[in-house]
Amino acid sequence: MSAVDAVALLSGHRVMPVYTPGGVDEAVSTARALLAGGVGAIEVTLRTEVAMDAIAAIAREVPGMKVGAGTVLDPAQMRQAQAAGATFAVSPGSSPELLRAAVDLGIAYLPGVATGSEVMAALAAGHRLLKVFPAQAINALELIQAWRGPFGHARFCPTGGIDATLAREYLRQPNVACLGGSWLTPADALRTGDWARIEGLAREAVALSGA
Ligand SMILES: O=C(O)C(=O)C[C@H](O)[C@H](O)COP(=O)(O)O
Repeated sequence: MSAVDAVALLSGHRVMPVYTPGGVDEAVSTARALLAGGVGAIEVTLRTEVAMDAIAAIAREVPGMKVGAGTVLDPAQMRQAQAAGATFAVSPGSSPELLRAAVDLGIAYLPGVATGSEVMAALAAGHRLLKVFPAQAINALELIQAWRGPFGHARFCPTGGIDATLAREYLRQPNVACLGGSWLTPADALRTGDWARIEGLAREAVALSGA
């Protein structure tokens, strides 16, 4: 069995909002606003109690939005997220169990990497779209440039501390397939239900990725 190709699944989705859901209705409205702004893939973190329900609601009610689960820390969460409707899973790091579970379950997987050894472990397990986390803290821009030589086949999705300004720089790298960030779903906009603002942020992000 081989790994599902996350590069193909997320092709064309270059900026991925990392969203921590506060409620199911909020999640659906957020996903709709992002999609209206042209963003077609979202990583929902499993940091809140409602996260699995939020994933299920987006999968059910927002056709056209690819929904993935973030903060996946063990295979049970990966299985649960897939059952809820997630078509991809993302982790801040990785483990041999997770690298294997993704292949067994047939779910696209972005393991988190911060070192060459972690890149090698992920590639050996068949995963080639790798979340570089926490990007800004580990100078991921230079790291990703340096990894072009030895890991030519790998594609990266830097996440952590990236905003719209930094995004432009990262997206210029030929081995950066996508990047993640929470700046598209600001807490105050979620609190006040300012979906127009989220749609606007999505639109700006899409424009960035074409730049
Ligand atoms: O929850 C997870 O699984 C994570 O890995 C953390 C997120 O990717 C970062 O929290 C992104 O957030 P910003 O740095 O605000 O863009």
